[in-house]
Amino acid sequence: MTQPIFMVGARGAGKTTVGSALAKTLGYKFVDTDQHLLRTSGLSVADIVDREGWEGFRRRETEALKAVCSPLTVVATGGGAVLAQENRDFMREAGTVIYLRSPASTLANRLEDAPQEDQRPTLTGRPITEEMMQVLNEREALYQEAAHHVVDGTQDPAQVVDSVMDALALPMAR
Ligand SMILES: Nc1ncnc2c1ncn2[C@@H]1O[C@H](COP(=O)(O)OP(=O)(O)O)[C@@H](O)[C@H]1O
Ligand SMILES: O=C(O)C1=C[C@@H](OP(=O)(O)O)[C@@H](O)[C@H](O)C1
Ligand SMILES: [Mg+2]
Repeated sequence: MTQPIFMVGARGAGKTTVGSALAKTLGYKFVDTDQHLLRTSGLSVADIVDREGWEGFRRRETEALKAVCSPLTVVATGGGAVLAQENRDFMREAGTVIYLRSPASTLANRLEDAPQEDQRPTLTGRPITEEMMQVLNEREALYQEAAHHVVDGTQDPAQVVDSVMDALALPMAR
């Protein structure tokens, strides 16, 4: 299998952390769409949202997703990449999509420990636990729709990598 592997899930799900470790395990390249945007434009997510609003960021994110897609690559997407039907269809057709799933409380704890404000300007203006509950309510069905495999993301990163490797060995779940 040489097709790219796309990591999807909410903020704090571990897409960047687990995706990078997974790439090492597989001997694949690793790319992150937000890091690609920073590298190619010099702008962080917060910079782009300040200048162009979320609409501008989402447009750039769709372009980034296509630009980084190549064989033998693990792609960490941003948490909102699944919002566009175009992105969900693109990922499902171009490769294998893994949803790293964790409850809102786990996500909120991780984000409180490492807020990375340049990377994660507020989505709702609400406190972080409420924000993550709202985000999962709005997006859970989209993560599920995009994913070929849903993987429990609550364990430590090395264990999550093992679970993804197990899932990749299975026939496409959906
Ligand atoms: N499986 C995990 N267990 C514990 N902490 C994790 C795990 N995955 C990620 N983290 C931590 O959570 C924070 C967000 O991880 P990150 O990989 O940036 O998530 P995402 O890219 O999905 O937003 C980081 O501080 C990271 O170290
Ligand atoms: O959930 C979201 O809408 C977003 C998640 C972020 O990526 P991570 O999921 O890697 O934090 C980043 O793309 C941007 O702040 C929007
Ligand atoms: Mg990330």
